[in-house]
Amino acid sequence: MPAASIRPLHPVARSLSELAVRFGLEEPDGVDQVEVTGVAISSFDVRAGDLFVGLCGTRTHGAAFSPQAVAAGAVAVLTDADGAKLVADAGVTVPVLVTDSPREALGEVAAWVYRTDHDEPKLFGITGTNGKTTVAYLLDALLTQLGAVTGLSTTVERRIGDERIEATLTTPEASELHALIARMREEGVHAASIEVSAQAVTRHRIDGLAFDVVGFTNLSHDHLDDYAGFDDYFAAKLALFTPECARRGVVSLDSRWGSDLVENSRIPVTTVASRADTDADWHIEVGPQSQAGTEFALRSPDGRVIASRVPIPGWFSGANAGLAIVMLVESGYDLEQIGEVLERDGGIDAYVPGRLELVSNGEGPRLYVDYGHTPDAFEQALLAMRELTEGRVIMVFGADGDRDMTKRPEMGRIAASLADVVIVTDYNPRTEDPAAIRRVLVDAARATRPDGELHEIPDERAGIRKAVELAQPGDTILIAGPGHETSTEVAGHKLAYSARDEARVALREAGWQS
Ligand SMILES: CC(=O)N[C@H]1[C@@H](OP(=O)(O)OP(=O)(O)OC[C@H]2O[C@@H](n3ccc(=O)[nH]c3=O)[C@H](O)[C@@H]2O)O[C@H](CO)[C@@H](O)[C@@H]1O[C@H](C)C(=O)N[C@@H](C)C(=O)N[C@H](CCC(=O)O)C(=O)O
Ligand SMILES: Nc1ncnc2c1ncn2[C@@H]1O[C@H](COP(=O)(O)OP(=O)(O)OP(=O)(O)O)[C@@H](O)[C@H]1O
Repeated sequence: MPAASIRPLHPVARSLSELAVRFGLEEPDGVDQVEVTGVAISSFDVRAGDLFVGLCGTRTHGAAFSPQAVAAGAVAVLTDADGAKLVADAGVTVPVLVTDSPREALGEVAAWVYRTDHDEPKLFGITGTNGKTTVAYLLDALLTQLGAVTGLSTTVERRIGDERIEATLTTPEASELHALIARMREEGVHAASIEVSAQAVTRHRIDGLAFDVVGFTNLSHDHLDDYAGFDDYFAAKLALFTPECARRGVVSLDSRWGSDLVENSRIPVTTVASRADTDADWHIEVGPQSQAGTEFALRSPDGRVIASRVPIPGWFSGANAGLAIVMLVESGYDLEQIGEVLERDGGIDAYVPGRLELVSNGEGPRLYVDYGHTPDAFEQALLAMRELTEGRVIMVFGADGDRDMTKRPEMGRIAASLADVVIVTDYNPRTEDPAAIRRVLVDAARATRPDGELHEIPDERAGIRKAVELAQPGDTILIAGPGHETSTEVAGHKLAYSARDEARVALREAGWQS
């Protein structure tokens, strides 16, 4: 059963009749006395007083669950014509509003019901193939360092001040997102950082929100199961850079898609680049990295420089930090003030769970757990590991099931070309045959380096133990894929599994840490 979403504690009711008028919907009988206090798209998430929105999904029509929704307290249903028939057939008697596309109406309706069409909190949206979660956490940390009460919505978690809520999707459905923001307003949140997936834009999950500043990290191979090709995938990201969604944008020119975004953006954008030869408004010079983090210097268009540190290795961490700072400046924060708090605190005070997270703490090999699951993320993480490692880089990885298969050969190729030892294991196969996934990765790795050291170890716990057994002090183990995750899905069943916990146990068993 899906987890219930977070809701405002003190919703102010809206009249259903007014809702119908506002959205140009025909008013059914019985609409007059009805008031709604919330919006739900899942029968499992309904609270008393909700408008239940019956969406036509990929597996079922939500309207078929209106009896359960009404039993849970829904006072009205909004759905399409097919849904209305399902509701009538089920003998449900609450008022039913009908619209052509309930999904397209959902965001604006939720914004109106929850009254989130106001300026507070300030909203930051981050999109791109890699780095969204990281930039969201960096923004959150910087805002906190600047004294703001913050909200966060990422793949890892939703957060309101100090309260943490489990996340399922990267970007919540519109009804959940507006409820979350309404609750943030109640809690006095000044600014919220929201990770925006391409799917969220395509599926109208961010409708009804007005971002103050949106940021673009990069675009590379991922999600080509959801999109017909790179152009379609890019178009989904581009749609965030429109006046309907956001006021201003900050675009990284580090991937080739950045300049296309600038050219096609319909909102004013500022550019940032970490290569000196790129013509951008802001430049980030990424300095030395250590296992504790990366130094960077950010130069503004008028030549002012902030030099600081981000506690994650890799050149891209410097690039992510620069992007986050420029987003803050674009939203109205003062660059000098940001520089002062960074000086005061010795850098960005962030902990980003499972993003090149150093799990080892002893004298033995270093072990990082990462969420990278794209060819580009593999390449960037491995290059960072190489730079930090005197000995061998041992990489443990798999590819998750029921997601873009076309990226797998490239992941195998990159792992074999940049790691000294490759351990192919299972990672979240979902409903796919894990052996078939491993086969593609192993074949690509073998074709790239026929004489390279490669182990195929289906069980992920055994794969981690093998890496620990092979490693010596001076070596680095990179476990790529699971990041912060605490479960894996095998043959459609969710099982508890944390790579970070397994790695700690394996290091302890090997005597490398207490
Ligand atoms: C393809 C896709 O986006 N699917 C999403 C969609 O599922 P669906 O269309 O299959 O829904 P369905 O099961 O047919 O149900 C239809 C409706 O009936 C309702 N229902 C269903 C059963 C029931 O008992 N009661 C009930 O009310 C459902 O809540 C839904 O509103 O609506 C569901 C409810 O919100 C989502 O959980 C589901 O996301 C699935 C899990 C998913 O994996 N989505 C991925 C593609 C995704 O969105 N990923 C992005 C990117 C991540 C990244 O960057 O890597 C993300 O933002 O997470
Ligand atoms: N700017 C970047 N460029 C390339 N790779 C990056 C960048 N930032 C992070 N990465 C790599 O991508 C991995 C995932 O980072 P992060 O979770 O921040 O991305 P994401 O866009 O949120 O991913 P997802 O959409 O899958 O949640 C990191 O662990 C790191 O290996």
